[in-house]
Amino acid sequence: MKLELLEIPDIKLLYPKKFEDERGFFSETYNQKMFSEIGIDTKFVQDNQSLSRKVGVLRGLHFQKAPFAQDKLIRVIRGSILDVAVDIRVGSPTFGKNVFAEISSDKWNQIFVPVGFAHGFVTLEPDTEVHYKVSNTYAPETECSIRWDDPYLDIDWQIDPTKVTVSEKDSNAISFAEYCRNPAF
Ligand SMILES: Cc1cn([C@H]2C[C@H](O)[C@@H](COP(=O)(O)OP(=O)(O)O[C@H]3O[C@@H](C)C(=O)[C@@H](O)[C@H]3O)O2)c(=O)[nH]c1=O
Repeated sequence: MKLELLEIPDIKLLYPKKFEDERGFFSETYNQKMFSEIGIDTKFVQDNQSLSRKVGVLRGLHFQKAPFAQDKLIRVIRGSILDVAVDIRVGSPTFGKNVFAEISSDKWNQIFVPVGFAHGFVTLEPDTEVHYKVSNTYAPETECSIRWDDPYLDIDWQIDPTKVTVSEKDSNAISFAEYCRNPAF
């Protein structure tokens, strides 16, 4: 498995090996020992999958607060996304900064986003299916969404902002300034 660190090195890009033959391919998409060797000792307890039908479906920026904060390991089964992680750890030298990466079924890559980051993605292809592992179970009372188009965060989603589709929850998300008044990390 190849490892690539992004500008914020806590965010890791992983490329699991893919063995292709005339039948198709085989790949270990998660292997606890291999992940541990590259410093990811997370115990994952839940797997999630979502389908987004259109290009420009934007989900985020999400996180759960303690005691249900989550590490996430995200991959794409079909299609492609631009995946974004925002550092929301007060006191971190990269507080408020974001990193992004294209994750796709063609690239066969994964992104690891630990506790302390708000996470989101936008679909780059129709019928994109995202699969991710999380280290804590869903706890809606601890869920929080920060605005994807927050002017302070100034995220380059690489898509026409008038063409995105967001959930009602995400269109009512809090601003980053509001998060800063009552931070979770
Ligand atoms: C996240 C989640 C949602 N749900 C339910 C609640 C709701 O009725 C329905 C859809 O939920 P949402 O609108 O929150 O789904 P979505 O907007 O896809 O939320 C996801 O976005 C990405 C960016 C993340 O990082 C994830 O952790 C998660 O927050 O699914 C669960 O049952 N378990 C879960 O773990």
